[in-house]
Amino acid sequence: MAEAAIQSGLRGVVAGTTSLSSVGAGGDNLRYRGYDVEDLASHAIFEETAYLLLYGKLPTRTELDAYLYKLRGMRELPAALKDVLERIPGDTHPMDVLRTGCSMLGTLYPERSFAEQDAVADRLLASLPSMLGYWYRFTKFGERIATATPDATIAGQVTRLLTGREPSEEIRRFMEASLTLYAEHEFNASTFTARVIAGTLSDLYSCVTGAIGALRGPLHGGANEAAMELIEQFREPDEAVAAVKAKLARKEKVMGFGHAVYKQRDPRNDVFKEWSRRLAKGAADGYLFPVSEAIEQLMRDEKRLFPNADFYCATAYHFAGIATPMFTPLFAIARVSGWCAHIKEQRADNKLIRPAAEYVGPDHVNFIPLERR
Ligand SMILES: CC(=O)SCCNC(=O)CCNC(=O)[C@H](O)C(C)(C)COP(=O)(O)OP(=O)(O)OC[C@H]1O[C@@H](n2cnc3c(N)ncnc32)[C@H](O)[C@@H]1OP(=O)(O)O
Ligand SMILES: O=C([O-])CC(=O)C(=O)O
Repeated sequence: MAEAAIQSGLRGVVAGTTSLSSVGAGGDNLRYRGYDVEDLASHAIFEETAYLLLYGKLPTRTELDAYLYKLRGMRELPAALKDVLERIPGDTHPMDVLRTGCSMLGTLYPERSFAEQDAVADRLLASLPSMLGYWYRFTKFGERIATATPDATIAGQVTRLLTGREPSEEIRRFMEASLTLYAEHEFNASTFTARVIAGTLSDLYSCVTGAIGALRGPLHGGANEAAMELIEQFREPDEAVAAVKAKLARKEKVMGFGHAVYKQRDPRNDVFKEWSRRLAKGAADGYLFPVSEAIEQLMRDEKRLFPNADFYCATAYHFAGIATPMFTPLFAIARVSGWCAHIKEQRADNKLIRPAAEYVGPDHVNFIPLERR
């Protein structure tokens, strides 16, 4: 049925309004509250973008300084949360660590009323990088680290926690850009999950815990890790082309390509690609950049598909010294700003989200008693 096919996956269905971002307006651009994402990624730090999303305007110098100070003050984790993190096995995927950590934090600092929503959002913004870093360094190196690092921003802090050293200015700048690019994207799957949970008037931690679960999948945020796992198999562009051709022949998806909304290009990808090209220059395995370009060209030629934000982000994070399983958690650390802004927006004009389903099961059947089945 033509109509049902159009609505498959709710593609193109307008499910509500938002003033947080516009995706694909004017063809292929992305704006946060009207600001081009490229401008924010070039000129702003991540906390400026988070403030814009959560509080409705770009902060002044004084407001930004106060916000940075406030977030820095929440970087240490409560002892009970560190205890839980230490019990999570070392081979757990770090997205599961964030999901558990977020849920645990909600038991220690519960949101008792919606009047506390800004405080909870800020606490989550400040705590997720610390949870990831604390668990990583404890399980991998047996260290019980102080998560309140001297870094001024989340980008600096999380990079230091994940790489074990102070980031260079170039890498810190890249991390600011990456978090900014990942911060918000309208009614994507994880944000919609958060809004569905918010629509029941549940607490903010439940909304974000659900959103982390939705982001984890390879068709959404998990695609950046899957893209890296593909790219790093090759040293030569020709090898990559042959292997990806074979993948397409088997009708397999190539993660990091295609998009549910953009039809020509994902504007975030251009920024990630330039960072990947730049950071490849100082990397021992910089050959992965031409490998990525060969895959990009092949996907255009064979499938008319373009890279989305997750494709060049993968090699850019890799060249920045970040381990692959940390890619999607970094996406979550950024997107928590957008999720919380959407939760606030949903609550401000709430209606329970409850679509209808067309029943396609058997018609009425008579009950058969257990002994006669
Ligand atoms: C930040 C983000 O979350 S961006 C998205 C990250 N996800 C990925 O990169 C996963 C790979 N990409 C995909 O699965 C899809 O492109 C999606 C889910 C992102 C978008 O989905 P849609 O635009 O609705 O496309 P859909 O999945 O229905 O595919 C349409 C056709 O293109 C093909 N296609 C779409 N993406 C890809 C891909 N990455 N590799 C190979 N083929 C693809 C499909 O197989 C399908 O072909 P068919 O019509 O012959 O069956
Ligand atoms: O909008 C989407 O469907 C996925 C996406 O790019 C994002 O969440 O950043």
